[in-house]
Amino acid sequence: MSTANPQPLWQPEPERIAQARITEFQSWAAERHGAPSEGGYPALHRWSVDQLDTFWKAVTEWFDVRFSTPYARVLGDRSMPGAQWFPGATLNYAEHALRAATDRADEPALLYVDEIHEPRPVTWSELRRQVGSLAAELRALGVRPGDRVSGYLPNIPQAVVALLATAAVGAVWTSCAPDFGARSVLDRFQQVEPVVLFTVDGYRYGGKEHDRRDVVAELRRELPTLRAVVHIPLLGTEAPAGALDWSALTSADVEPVFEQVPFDHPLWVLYSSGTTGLPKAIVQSQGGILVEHLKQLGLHCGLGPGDRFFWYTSTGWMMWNFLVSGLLTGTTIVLYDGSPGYPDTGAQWRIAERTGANLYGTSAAYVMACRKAGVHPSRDFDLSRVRCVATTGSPLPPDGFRWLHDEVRDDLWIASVSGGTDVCSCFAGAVPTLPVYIGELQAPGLGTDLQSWDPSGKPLIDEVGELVVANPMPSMPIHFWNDPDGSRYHDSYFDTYPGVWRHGDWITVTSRGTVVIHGRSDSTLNRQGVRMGSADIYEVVERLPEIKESLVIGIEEPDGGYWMPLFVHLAPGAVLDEGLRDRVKQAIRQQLSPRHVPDEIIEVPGVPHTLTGKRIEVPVKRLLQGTPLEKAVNPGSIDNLDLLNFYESLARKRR
Ligand SMILES: CC(=O)CC(=O)O
Repeated sequence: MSTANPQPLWQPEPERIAQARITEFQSWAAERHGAPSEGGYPALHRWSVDQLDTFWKAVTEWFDVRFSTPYARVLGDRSMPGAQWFPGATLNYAEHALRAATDRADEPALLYVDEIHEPRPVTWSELRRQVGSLAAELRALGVRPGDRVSGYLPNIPQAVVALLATAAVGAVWTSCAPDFGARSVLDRFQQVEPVVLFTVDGYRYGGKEHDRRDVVAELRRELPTLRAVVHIPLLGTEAPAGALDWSALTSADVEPVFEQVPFDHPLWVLYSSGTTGLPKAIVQSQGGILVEHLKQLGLHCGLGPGDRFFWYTSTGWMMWNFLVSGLLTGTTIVLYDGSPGYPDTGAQWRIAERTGANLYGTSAAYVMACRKAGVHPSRDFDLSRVRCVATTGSPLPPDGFRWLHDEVRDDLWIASVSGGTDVCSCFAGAVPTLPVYIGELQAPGLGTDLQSWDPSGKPLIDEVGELVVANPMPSMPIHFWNDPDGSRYHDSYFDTYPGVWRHGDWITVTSRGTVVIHGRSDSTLNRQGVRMGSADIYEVVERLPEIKESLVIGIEEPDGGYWMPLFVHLAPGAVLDEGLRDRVKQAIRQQLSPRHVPDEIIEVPGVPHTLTGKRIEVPVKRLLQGTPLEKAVNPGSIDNLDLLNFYESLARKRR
């Protein structure tokens, strides 16, 4: 938590400030667009929010966004939800991602690393050629703008090619990582009804091969809209009957044709699991992602041609999409397909060293795991090219800041960033020209009116409140899939403060302009950066005859850990012995993913609900975090108040 006048852990040198791309942007925007030339980042930020239209116009000019049809205005309607960005304009995201192929054809666009940790390059010209070939094949298969194309793929070059080819056609990309079980994938893909599925036969993780051909067969059976399945033989198997071969589709020497689509044309569907129902299928636009990611990656992360950008992620997390967007800035992106800690906990540092990463991003949980395991990054690896280590997934605890500072370099820029799938970006985080304070994000992002609000909508400074964004951002969802009246979209962000985005995180905006994130204000599970819906877990667990009902919560712990207990109310006669515990874990691991497996399974006398029958996850979470019973719940809204005594006494025992 912030104190009034702490010392910064890191302060950028004046030359570094002067040379930062964001400083160049500010001077240019001051000349051309009336941005403040003095006052550094805080003044630029204020201007970007007050003059939202001018700011975004400046971003498109600075990054030379190619509008094939000009826009009529920057912001048509600015109400939320439903803001209209750059009405009238047409463009293509993939065209921008492949622009560096013209000048830097033989330099690497991608560096692919597997668990052997030897980077293999894919040049800009090769990437562009493969995208051209695949886009032509997709068109030949009848894929049209707006059709959905899905990937069940690890973080490999083929996934990037497939995304860019899909966007080149104007189709809509969506992906799941291959450690997702069939049910999790179907809960996502069945909503969007893809016409093409790109899939591997399996993947390698932690030194082992994981054959996924049975899951792929199930996906093919359960996705009747598929017109084509493309097989990528990562484990070297033959394409199954009726599937197309990846190499045949990507072998032609064809210039890509980039469909020119409206600014708000859908680019991809990302998923975010809530507490009830299917995961939210969040649709973001080609233009919205293009400009938001140019801003984030080019200004906040300071990336550009000649840089190398590594973020440890999987295709099931929005950070993968964010990583791919590194290409927009002409940066080489590093794709690592493997376990974060194989063959040893230091694996990611070795990859950062071998790929010459300038910006290395990871989860706060990985940093804390390295600290615990006694990893010494700068003793064991040459990290002289890493200028920034960025973290997300959960707030980086103060000990994580100190550890990075002590164990990597004392002039290291540490950027703890926070945003979400919902905007596929950051609300607050990296600013290369500002100091870093322990436990704090440097500042809200440009063009982002980030505030902390009390329940009545009063802005708070130096006090915990709800994270709100009071102006529209271009990467906010254009809609949710299958939400024709927009009610699910509205209820997800706009039902607390009409017309203002409420994200569901507790934050403090400090009087120094920094931001502290305290965790989720709702009950979404967020384990090591992976958001999980409790509903998915209930569905699997409660299929077991021994389980009558269950409740799962996740608790952010002061040391940066995350405790995810699963409470089970057993059916009459059932006993929670080792056998049953194993069956529960096995079912979750197979049908969802290893990340969904709880830390503990605890028998409870019952699950409390609201009077409308909803399990009360947030109050139970609060009780376990130490909130007194009378403050954690509204007694009038609970079906069986006595049950809460059990959870309260468990909380006491844990303290
Ligand atoms: C940028 C982020 O906020 C990533 C995440 O935690 O989902």
